[in-house]
Amino acid sequence: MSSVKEIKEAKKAVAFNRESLESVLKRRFFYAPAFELYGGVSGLYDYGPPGCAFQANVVDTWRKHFILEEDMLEVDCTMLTPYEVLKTSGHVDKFSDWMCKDPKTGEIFRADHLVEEVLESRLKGDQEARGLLKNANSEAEANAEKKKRKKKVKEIKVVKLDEKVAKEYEEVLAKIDGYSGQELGELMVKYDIRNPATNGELEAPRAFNLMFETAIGPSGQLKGYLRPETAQGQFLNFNKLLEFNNGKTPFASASIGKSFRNEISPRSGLLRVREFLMAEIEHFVDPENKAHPRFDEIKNISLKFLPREVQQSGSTVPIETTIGKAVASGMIDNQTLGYFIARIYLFLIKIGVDEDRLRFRQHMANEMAHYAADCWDAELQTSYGWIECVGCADRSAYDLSVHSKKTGEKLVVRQKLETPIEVTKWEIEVNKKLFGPKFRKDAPKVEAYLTNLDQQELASKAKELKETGKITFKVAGIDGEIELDDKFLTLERKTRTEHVREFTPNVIEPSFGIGRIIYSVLEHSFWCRPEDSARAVMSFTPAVAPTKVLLVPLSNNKELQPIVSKMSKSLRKQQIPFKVDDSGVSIGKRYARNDELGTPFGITIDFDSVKDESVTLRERDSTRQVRGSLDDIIKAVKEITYDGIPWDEATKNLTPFVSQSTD
Ligand SMILES: Nc1ncnc2c1ncn2[C@@H]1O[C@H](COP(=O)(O)OP(=O)(O)OP(=O)(O)O)[C@@H](O)[C@H]1O
Repeated sequence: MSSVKEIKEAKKAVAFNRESLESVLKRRFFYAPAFELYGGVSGLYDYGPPGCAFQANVVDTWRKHFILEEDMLEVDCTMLTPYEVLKTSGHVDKFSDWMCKDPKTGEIFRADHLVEEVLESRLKGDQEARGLLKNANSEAEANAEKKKRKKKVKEIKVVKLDEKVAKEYEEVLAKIDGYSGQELGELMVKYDIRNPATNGELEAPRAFNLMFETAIGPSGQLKGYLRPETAQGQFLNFNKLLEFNNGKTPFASASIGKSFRNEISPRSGLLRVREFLMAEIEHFVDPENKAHPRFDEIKNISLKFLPREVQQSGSTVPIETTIGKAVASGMIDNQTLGYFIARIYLFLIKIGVDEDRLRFRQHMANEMAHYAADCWDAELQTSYGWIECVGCADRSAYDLSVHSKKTGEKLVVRQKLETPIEVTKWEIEVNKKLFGPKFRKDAPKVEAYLTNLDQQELASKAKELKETGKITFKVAGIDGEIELDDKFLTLERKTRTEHVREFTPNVIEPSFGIGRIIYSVLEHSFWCRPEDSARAVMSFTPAVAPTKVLLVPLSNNKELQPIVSKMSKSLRKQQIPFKVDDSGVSIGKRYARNDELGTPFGITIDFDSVKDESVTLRERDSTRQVRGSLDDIIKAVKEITYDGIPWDEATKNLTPFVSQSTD
C-alpha cells in the first residue's frame, strides 16, 4: 500500500468508531476533563503532552499562514474586560442563548439545541433517537447517576411521523440557528417538546447571558467580564495599529488567546466548552472598495458552498463553484470576504482537515447581526454532525462606530485626496462658554456625543431645533434627558473644500475556534488498519504531528547505543521533535504505539547501521520503508515535514527497503 488512493481506501475500510477514538485520546492523554480528581466541571478541559504539542503546531501554522504570509499586525490584549466596553459592543445586552428550565427537576436546556435534538431524534427513528437522547445536553443530566439515566432514556416514546410533519421538521432544522426565544417557545408548544428524560413540561425560553462576570480590583466597584472573544481588544487599539501601519489601509490585525463563554450546556467534548483558544483576524477595509489585491491568486479555488437560498429550500446539498464565480455572481458579498474564505480553506487543508468533510455555510438573514453585510461559516463534518469551526463575517463599520460614539474618540482613516472636492454637510458647534458651567465634569461627554452624531442624526436634530427651538437627547452615563436651545449650539449646513477623505473602515472578521478545529482534525485523522481493527492510526500531517520521528533501535544491544546517540544529537540539533523507544517489545508493537500518537516517521537502527551508518525510514500510513545514510534520512524527514515536499520526491535517491516483519 503506497499510493495516496490506496491509503485513502484503507482509511475508509474500517468504519469510524467514536469510542475507539476517545479511548486513544484518553489513554495517550491528548486531553482530559479538568479537575477530574474533584469530579470535573463540564466544559473545562486540560491538554496533555500530545494535545499541547498538536495545538502549538496548529497555532504555529496559523501564525505563519495568516500573520506572516499576509503581513498582519498581531496584538495580545487582556482577557479581563470592563463592563463599559462590552456594554458598548452589545455583548451585555445581546450575547445570550435561550435556556428553558424544567421546574420540577431543575434541569436546564439550551432551547435551540433541545428543539434540534428532539426533532432530529424523532426524524431518525427509534434506535437512533435513543442514541441521540443519551447525549441530551443538560448540566443536570451530565451529573446524573448513570443507572437512573439509562432508566429514563428507556422510557422515551418514539414518535411515528407522517410525511407532512417530517417535512416541517426538516424545514425547522434547516433554520434552527436563526429563531428568536419567542419563536423557539412557539415551536416547543407546537411540537410538544418536553424534557426528553422525564417528559416533564418546560418553562418558556429565557435569555441567558454567556459572559462570566467578575469585579476588577478590591472595591468591587469596577464590574468586568472575562472576554467572550478577542475582537474587542483589536478594535480598541485601532488608532495605534493604524499609526503603526503609517495610516495605510487595508490592513489586518490578529490575535490568539483564550476566550470564555458560560455555555448553558457544554457537550461533545472540545466542540462546546467554557474556556477555549481563539484566533481572530480583523481586516480593516475601505467600505467603498472591498476588492482584494491578491484575489487573483485564489479565484480559481473550487469550494462547496451552502448559500442562503439552498438552505431556505430545506436542502443541504452544497453548490460547488469557484471563489471567483461566487463573488462575481454576488453569492459572496465582496472580494475580501471571498479571499479570506479561500485562505481559511487552505489553512484547514494544511493542518489535515478532510476536504470532503468541509463546507462553507452562509448565515441566514435572521441569523446575522443586523449590521453584518454577509457571513459564512466553515463547517466541518464530525460524528456530531456539521460543526461551525470558523466564522467569517463582514461586520461593516459597526464595532469602530459604536466605540467611537461612546468614547468620543475618532476611529477613522484619513486619506489625502488627489483632487480636492467640495463637500456640503451638516456641522455642529457647541458654545463651550455655556457648556462648562451647565454640565461641569460631564461637559466633555455631552460635547463628544454631539460631535459624533452622523449626518443623518445631525439632519434630524437640525429639524428638531428649527421646529421646537431646542433639541433633546440622552447620553449614556448621565441621568435624565438633556435639553439644549440654540444658545448652546449652532447646527448648519456648510460647504467646504476637502483635501482629505475621512471614513470608518469596515471590518472583515475570520474567527477560529482552535479547539473545535483540533477535535475535527482528530476525527478526520483517525482510522484503524483494515487487517487489525485494534491498530489505530492518527494520520496527522507531518507539520502538525506532535512528534515527528520515533527512533527505534532493533534491540537493547549496547552495540546500537552509539548510533542512537549520534542520531538523537543530530535530530536535536535540527530541532526535529523525536522520541526514542528502546523498550524490549517488538518493533511492530513500538510502531503501533506511535501510530496512535500520529508520529509520521520511524527510524530503525539495526546492526548494519553500526557498520555503515545507514538506517531505515518508515512512513506511518503506508508503512513503506527506504534505507539511506543517517544524514540523507534526516534531510528527507526535514523536507517532508517543514518544506511540504512529497514523500516520493524527498526519498527518490534512497533505496526502497522491504522489512522482514517490522509491522
Ligand atoms: N463554546 C465554544 N467552545 C469551543 N469553541 C467555540 C465555542 N463557541 C465558539 N467557538 C469557536 O469560536 C468561533 C467563533 O465564535 P462565534 O461567536 O462565531 O461562534 P458562535 O456562532 O457563537 O458558535 P455557536 O453558534 O456554535 O455557539 C466558532 O466558529 C467556534 O470555532
